[in-house]
Amino acid sequence: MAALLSVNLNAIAMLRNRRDLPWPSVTGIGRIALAAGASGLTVHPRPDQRHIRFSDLAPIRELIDAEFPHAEFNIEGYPSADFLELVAEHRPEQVTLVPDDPAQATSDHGWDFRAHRAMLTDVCSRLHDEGFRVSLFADGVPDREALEIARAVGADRIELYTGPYGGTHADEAAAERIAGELGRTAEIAGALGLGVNAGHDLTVDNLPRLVRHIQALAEVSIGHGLTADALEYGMAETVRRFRRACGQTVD
Ligand SMILES: CC(=O)[C@@H](O)[C@H](O)COP(=O)(O)O
Ligand SMILES: NCC(=O)COP(=O)(O)O
Repeated sequence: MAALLSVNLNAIAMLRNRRDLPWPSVTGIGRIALAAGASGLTVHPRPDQRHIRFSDLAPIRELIDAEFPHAEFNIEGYPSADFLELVAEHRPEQVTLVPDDPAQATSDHGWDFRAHRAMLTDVCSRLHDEGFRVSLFADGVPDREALEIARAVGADRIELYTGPYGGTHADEAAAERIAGELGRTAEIAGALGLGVNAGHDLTVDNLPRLVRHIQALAEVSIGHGLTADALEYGMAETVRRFRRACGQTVD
């Protein structure tokens, strides 16, 4: 099975923000990614707007609606009141809830579903009322009980946090072990009716193993490694390389 690829634009926005100038253009690069066959665009607007700015969201929504109506907009973040307002305004196809602290450099863990059950139930219900698919960034390798709670709070999907997997790039045995654990978790999640996404520190090299272990991987969202490759190969060619690594057939 092939996974869909959503291109995370945070790293492009971070490069743009080095100067008070509009390039590289977040929507311009997003357009190249979608034209090369990415299935969607992901943004993770952090409260300090150090990467994606809140003002980036409307043009990305417009780009998708006007030129790529089958693509998906995925907005990630901590469900603060401000975040939920942004989501309501820019109407993504998918909202991925992440337990980030504003001081974090990047996401380094997912939800403990047991500890945040009440809050997640409330937020998932609100997001469903507004018509959004909800994915919950999952901590570690969740066990069956944690996955049952994720389902019970109303998640449509979970996103497996692949930071520890990405960190094994020099260690084949560790990579195989973690991919196997994630694969078994994904199977349980699927049996409970949860879709499975994955993300963080994925690369063109580590994706094929993950795709092999997670039969029903719906989508991967990738920013850092993909942007690094785009400097070398260009965005369009990079998207094609990552799509192949996702198991997609690419002309
Ligand atoms: C939720 C997640 O996994 C992150 O990878 C995130 O979207 C990346 O965010 P930054 O690019 O801001 O580090
Ligand atoms: N959800 C993960 C994501 O969007 C991108 O993470 P990374 O590839 O920038 O580590």
